[in-house]
Order: sequence, then C-alpha cells, then structure tokens
Amino acid sequence: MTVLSASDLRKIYEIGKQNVHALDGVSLQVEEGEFVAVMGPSGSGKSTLLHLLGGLDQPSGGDITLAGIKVSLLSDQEATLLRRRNIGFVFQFYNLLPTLSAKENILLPLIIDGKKPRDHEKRLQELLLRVGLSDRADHRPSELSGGEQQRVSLARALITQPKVLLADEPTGNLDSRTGNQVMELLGELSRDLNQTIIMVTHDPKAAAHADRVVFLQDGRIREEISLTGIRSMQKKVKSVLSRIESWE
Ligand SMILES: Nc1ncnc2c1ncn2[C@@H]1O[C@H](COP(=O)(O)OP(=O)(O)OP(=O)(O)O)[C@@H](O)[C@H]1O
Repeated sequence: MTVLSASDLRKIYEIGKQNVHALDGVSLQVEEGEFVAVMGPSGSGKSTLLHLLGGLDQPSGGDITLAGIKVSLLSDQEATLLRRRNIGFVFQFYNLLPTLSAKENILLPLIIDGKKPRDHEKRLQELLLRVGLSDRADHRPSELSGGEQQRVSLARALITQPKVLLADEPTGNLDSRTGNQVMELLGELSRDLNQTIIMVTHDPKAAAHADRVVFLQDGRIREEISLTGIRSMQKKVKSVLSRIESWE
C-alpha cells in the first residue's frame, strides 16, 4: 500500500528577479514499511523535497497524497492535523527543549495534539527501551551525548505512531560510530516495526541501510536503485558509491 506519494512536485523560490527551480517535477511513491534514502549533490533539492512532503513548506505545483488523502484538497487546519498525526520529523540538529527531560521532550507531540501523556505510558516505555534510553528518561538534553539526544528526538518523532518518519541528515552531526548506531536503529524500526522512513543523506554508509535510494540532480530524480536484493552492507555501500561515481 502506498503511504505517501508526490506527483510532479515543483518548488520555485523567487529571489529578486531570479527564479530558482529547487524541485522541477518530482514524482515518488513510497510504500508502507519502505525505507527510502534520498541522495544527490548539494543544492539538488533533497531538503526541499523532504520539507514539502512533511508540509513544512508549500509546493509551487504538483500534488502530495498522504495516507490516501490528497493534501491540496484540505484546508490548512485539516492538512496540519493530517500531518501531525501521520508524520514524524528528525533533523540533523535535535531541536530538543533544554528545560525538559528526555521523557518530557518525547511526550511533547502528544501534548500539542491535546492528548494525555499518562494514557501513553506503555508506548513511552516501549520507545525508551527501543532507543536504549530507559535509564536516561529523566535527564535533560545537556546531560546527554549527541547520539543520545538524537535518539530522544527519534522517540519524540515516533510517539504519535506516525505512518511516515522523515529524517533530514539524521547522522550529519554525529561521529561515524554514533551515526552508525542511529542508522542501525532506523534499520531496525523499518524491519521490525514496518516503519516507513524517508531519509535525506550525503553518506553512502547511511543510505546503505535503506531499501531504495533515490538520486536527485537539479531538482529532478536522476536515478533510483533498489538495495533489497543485496545481502551484505559492504556491497550495498559499494552499489551506492558506484552510482555516485558514475556521474562524476
Ligand atoms: N528558502 C529558500 N529560498 C531560496 N532558495 C532556496 C531556499 N531553500 C533552498 N533554496 C535553493 O533551492 C535549491 C535546492 O536546495 P535544497 O536545500 O533543497 O538542496 P539540498 O539538496 O538539500 O542541498 P544540501 O545538500 O546542500 O543541503 C538550492 O539551489 C537552494 O539554493
């Protein structure tokens, strides 16, 4: 089943008299449980695509369908609700509130949605266990390492059980070992919980955890490759690298 799709998605930024075509007709279908990595050179439109899919910005043209509903047909308020309940976001920087504990940060999206945190205690404990932070729940962000903070932001993105997790360079601010742990976690979420994930990354090692890699160039999809048939992580990395190198 398709969870999220984009059809002929366009984004034009007007800067003075100049128009920048950040996205120039991107069509993409993401199936339930699929893990898609989006790669491409700097400025190719990766973050713009993710922001449009997540409703952080409005497209100049084209359509997005989320959970079977065409977003452009909804009022602003309806679209906000649809996204709040169906999309979780993780960014390069963790964006945690410094005065709240890890647990309070994770519960925040529920509070914003008018839900009572105590009704979601089981989900919270499961998530803390999954991200390996059960013994850090009462720590403030400043008392946590970068990798731990990113795992808090991951749990925060997942507390509402979103249909789609959007991740923009989730390992971009982490050293390679810690980044790899976060990637292992994303891979587990996809495999064990059938979590749909769309992740922007520059790192072929991170992309190798995905089922499919979509390569953007100049605001268009240049190529897509499937990694599901490849067994070893090393071969997956090689396959991603060989596509990138073939264009250089
Ligand atoms: N708010 C904005 N106003 C004007 N132009 C923008 C804006 N955001 C992005 N752009 C332009 O749109 C194009 C695509 O940008 P985008 O950030 O999506 O690329 P990216 O592939 O994510 O790049 P990077 O890998 O460097 O993060 C670039 O040419 C960029 O300069």
